[in-house]
Amino acid sequence: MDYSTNAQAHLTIDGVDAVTLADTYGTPLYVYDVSKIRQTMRAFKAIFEREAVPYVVSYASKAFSTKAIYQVAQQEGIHADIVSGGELYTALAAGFPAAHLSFNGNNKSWDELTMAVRAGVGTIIVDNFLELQWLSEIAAAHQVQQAVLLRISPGISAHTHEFISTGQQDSKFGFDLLTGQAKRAYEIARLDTNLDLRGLHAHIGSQIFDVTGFEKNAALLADTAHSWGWIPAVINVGGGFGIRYTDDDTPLPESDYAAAIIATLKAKAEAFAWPMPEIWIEPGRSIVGPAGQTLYTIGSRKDIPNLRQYLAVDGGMGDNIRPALYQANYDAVLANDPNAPTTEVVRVAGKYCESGDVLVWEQALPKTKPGDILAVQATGAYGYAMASNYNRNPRPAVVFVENGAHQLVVARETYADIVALDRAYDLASTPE
Ligand SMILES: Cc1ncc(COP(=O)(O)O)c(C=O)c1O
Ligand SMILES: N[C@@H](CCCC[NH3+])C(=O)O
Repeated sequence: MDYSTNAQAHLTIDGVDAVTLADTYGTPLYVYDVSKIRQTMRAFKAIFEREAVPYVVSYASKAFSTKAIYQVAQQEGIHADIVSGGELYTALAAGFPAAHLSFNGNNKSWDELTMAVRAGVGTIIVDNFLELQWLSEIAAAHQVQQAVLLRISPGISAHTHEFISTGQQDSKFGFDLLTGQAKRAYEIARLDTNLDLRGLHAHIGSQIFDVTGFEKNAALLADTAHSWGWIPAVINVGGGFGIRYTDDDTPLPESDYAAAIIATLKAKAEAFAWPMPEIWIEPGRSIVGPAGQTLYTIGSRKDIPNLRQYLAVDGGMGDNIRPALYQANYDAVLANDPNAPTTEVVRVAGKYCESGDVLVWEQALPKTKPGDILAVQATGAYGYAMASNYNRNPRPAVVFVENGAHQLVVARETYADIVALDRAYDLASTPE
């Protein structure tokens, strides 16, 4: 792979020197190439426009939820999906239009549903019978008719890590189709005047490369509605489009996944003599993953002759839990000279007190020295979003880069931030 560099041979990100970014903002540092994010958002929209079908591209913001990304999504005219009160709060704080939000989740609380109804969240994707009842009561109390989709558990096993596969029957998400729960939910929702039942939703999993699962899912949702004698206004097939982390990953262009879904639903609409339903997709990873990278400063190393070389950096599982959680793999480059010939293979480890605290299992690199900057690629999805304060390490800052300019969009946490919510244990007030 050939990386963009400048006259100093430093890695550049959308025209900005990565080493300068590390010097300016410190490390670890998440850096996003905003031009790339916009390109992907536009590519998803373009395929629906070309096929002239009604659609909604809804960014699954769990992949990376910050005010700045909701602003970019809004500028690009796409919707956003949220899965918690916290994501809703962030989107609203960014000025994102509530009507363009959808709300997923298998255990939304009464308070979260109330917050969503009050804010005017466009669509709530109802996951279970308790939610169906609560939402009806909340909508009635607020005198609104809430637009909803029903999330179906489609019984489709996608080809991906079992922890990120969600479509199989044995899943906590959605109304089970095979045992008739989905149909019962449909019958309840369609008769409930507090709810405006608009369609069906199913999501089969994440980091999927092959179009057949998406085709099957789209077909199954259409067949299901048809078997109930219902013409849905919306078919939402979720997200899950795979991205390239390393050479082992061979994703299709995002337009191929969308094209396959569109073709499937066009054929179903024709066969059932339906008006074309609005097709919704919820890409998360594919929008922000490839556009993000994490910069680290290289520190100590440990060479175990005839076994392994460990190269440690100043971050780790607190800013990227994915290798520890899913055995996920990444590519890393030396930001000081990304195209230099490689001379050794190392395991890039973090600074956390866990043996499993690895960022890259096996990485070919040129000779490095302490203080050099390492750029781990494609960390834009589920990196910052899943970051923690484990070992009381502050979470890194996030910088957006676009056309040669850079801007801080999330400040680095400080030690004071970490202790800010702690309260001293007042022994004097402890009962005997
Ligand atoms: C309901 C739903 N929609 C969308 C997504 C986004 O998936 P991805 O980030 O793989 O595109 C997820 C996460 O897997 C999800 O659970
Ligand atoms: N967080 C996971 C994917 C789960 C997607 C959310 N339903 C990952 O990093 O791959």
